[in-house]
Amino acid sequence: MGAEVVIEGLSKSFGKQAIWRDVTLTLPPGEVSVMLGPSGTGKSVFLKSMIGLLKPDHGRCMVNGVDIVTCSERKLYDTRKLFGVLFQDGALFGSMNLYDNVAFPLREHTKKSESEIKRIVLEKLEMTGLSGAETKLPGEISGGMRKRAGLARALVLDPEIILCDEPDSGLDPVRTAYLSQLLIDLNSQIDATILIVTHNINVARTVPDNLGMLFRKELVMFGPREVLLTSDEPVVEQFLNGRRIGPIGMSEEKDSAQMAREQAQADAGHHDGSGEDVRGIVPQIEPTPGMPERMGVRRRKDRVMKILHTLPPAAQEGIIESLSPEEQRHYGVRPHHLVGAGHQATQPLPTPGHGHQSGELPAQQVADLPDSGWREPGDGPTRPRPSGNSRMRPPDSGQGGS
Ligand SMILES: Nc1ncnc2c1ncn2[C@@H]1O[C@H](COP(=O)(O)OP(=O)(O)OP(=O)(O)O)[C@@H](O)[C@H]1O
Repeated sequence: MGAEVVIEGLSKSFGKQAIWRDVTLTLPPGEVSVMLGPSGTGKSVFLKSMIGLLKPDHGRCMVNGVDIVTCSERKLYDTRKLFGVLFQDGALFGSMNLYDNVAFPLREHTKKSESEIKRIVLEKLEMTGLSGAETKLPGEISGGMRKRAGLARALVLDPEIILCDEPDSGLDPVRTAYLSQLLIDLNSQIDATILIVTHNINVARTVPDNLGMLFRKELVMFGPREVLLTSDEPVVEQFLNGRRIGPIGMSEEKDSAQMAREQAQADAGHHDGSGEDVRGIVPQIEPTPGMPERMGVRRRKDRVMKILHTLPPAAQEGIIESLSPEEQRHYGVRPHHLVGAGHQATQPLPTPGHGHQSGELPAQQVADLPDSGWREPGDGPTRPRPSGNSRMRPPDSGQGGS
């Protein structure tokens, strides 16, 4: 199983320019997460901070008990080996063929024999659909192949955590769909924790288990995908719909005068080219038939059901509807039966640093679940939940959004 990454109060600035402040989130082990954000909000800086290529000003980034921010160079070197990173441009060496590019980390960081290296390289090239392209130079292959070669190289040290910086950049929608499928298949095969940074709406809607968004130097939200996909927080809604109308402008922030001007234009009938409202939960990409079941999905169900009562009603509803009837019985939930579902799903989520965890609502906005009894699948009579309480237990960790 992949490693958990716990980030607490992480802040980064360059000189006087604050990039983001007080970012707190947990990447659950073996789950796939996506971090969204408009251009320039510091998504790449976030990834580089996670692997110690950049040093944050404050906060912690804990991986297997090691704080990347404050640990020694030696520990950092060792901990980095847990990460496989797919950089935006693939970061391949132009003068090396694909075989040597993919073999590079093995030759640099291990004492493996060339025959062992060959076995691993050919296996990873096959996993990424590049068998037969070993002798090609990066300049002789397409952008999609370069991405896959970058991914193959990221995999050779058997990473527990895979970071992907805009894996879709420069790819057409079809190649992006193939790459998305590849990431899910990889996750099913190696159960690694994956974080993808992107501004591709389709990737955000269909790939991850968890979604987050950086905006205005803050982590706006981070939590189960259903929370962001059903959110009507203006910045999230605008971003997921790719609309001009909303708080995000060309230079990230808009002033209220510009917002009012654009709204007036829209009210007067000006069409900005954006399509229908795409708010809502769409099916998540599943592993290709024949691939192993994703263990992260199974673990996530238990994890999310524990924090279900802290989520907005629309997200709760989506999560419950995604369960099979057997699972609904197992967790003691039923569609359209949220006590407190009269709360509006439109309440903005609290922002971090304001006394709540990201993705968690204040107690008075929390929907209570019906005490319909907790049963094992196939169990006969109803028996009480382990907690013996009509409310599900609060999150057992203090980590935002996990
Ligand atoms: N090494 C650096 N020194 C100074 N400023 C930097 C450095 N690296 C990044 N920045 C600044 O940090 C900000 C965030 O950059 P970053 O590349 O992380 O954004 P991003 O969200 O990944 O953008 P995009 O989606 O366009 O790739 C930018 O203003 C950038 O100029």
